[in-house]
Amino acid sequence: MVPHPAGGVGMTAAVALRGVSKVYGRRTAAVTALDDVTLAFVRGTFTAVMGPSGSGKSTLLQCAAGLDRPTAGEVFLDGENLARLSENALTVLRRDRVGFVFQAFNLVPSLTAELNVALPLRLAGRRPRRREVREVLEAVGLADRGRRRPAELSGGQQQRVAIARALVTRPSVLFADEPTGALDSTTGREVLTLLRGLVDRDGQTIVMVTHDPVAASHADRVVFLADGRPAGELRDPTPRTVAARLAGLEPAAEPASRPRPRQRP
Ligand SMILES: Nc1ncnc2c1ncn2[C@@H]1O[C@H](COP(=O)(O)OP(=O)(O)OP(=O)(O)O)[C@@H](O)[C@H]1O
Repeated sequence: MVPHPAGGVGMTAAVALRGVSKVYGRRTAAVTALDDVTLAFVRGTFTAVMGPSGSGKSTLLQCAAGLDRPTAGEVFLDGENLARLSENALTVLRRDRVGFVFQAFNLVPSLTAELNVALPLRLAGRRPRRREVREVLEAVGLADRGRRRPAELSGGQQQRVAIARALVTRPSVLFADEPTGALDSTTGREVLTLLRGLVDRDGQTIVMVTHDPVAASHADRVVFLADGRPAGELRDPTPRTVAARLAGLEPAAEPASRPRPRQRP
């Protein structure tokens, strides 16, 4: 296990990044999406990642989840250095130890909720037990919707199915990239309450990218990024404290052009 960089007795990281950089493209076309990022996500906590557009949030998630390899630096998941894993081992780790939820629910339209949830187990070559699928659907409040297809569910319910599908392998970390981006504010809040409950009740570790200060306020901690680098963090965030901090990171808006004084005839 990797000690939390900030120290603290018994604080262990589910995921830790050490000196992680990610450069896309080459030479004159190179874009540095992450620049020497060292961060840890403590087990059993809910972290929101925020920052201006293009600050590297999604890239951070992709690298932390082993979906993409950093150009430099190391990522540890449950203390395991991902750089040391072969492509096959990394595929297995992604399948078994990492859950991912996106803004688009990405459910298979022809399959029922139960079958969508069972999919990661089938892909792992396992025969899913009905009970484990039911349990995870119950955990997201959809025990009675298992036989429905995605089109027969609301947007919030579809995102719950996607969350259940991400949880069915009992991953060490659930990564969520704008999970409420496609939902109205009431439904979004229900999904965030669900995520909060997974942390509080089951000790799930969650790392969520969001643009929304209200969504971020459900987390224990908000990590800010600017230009691919960590730009401070907030603990016990509120929508107001998050919005204020975020405003300080956004590029200054163009000054509004002043109205010209009227020419008198
Ligand atoms: N596959 C890629 N190829 C080239 N450049 C990329 C690629 N993916 C991301 N980038 C660039 O890397 C930088 C960081 O992108 P990233 O998507 O991580 O930012 P973000 O903070 O998630 O942005 P947003 O809030 O707009 O979704 C941006 O400048 C982006 O254009």
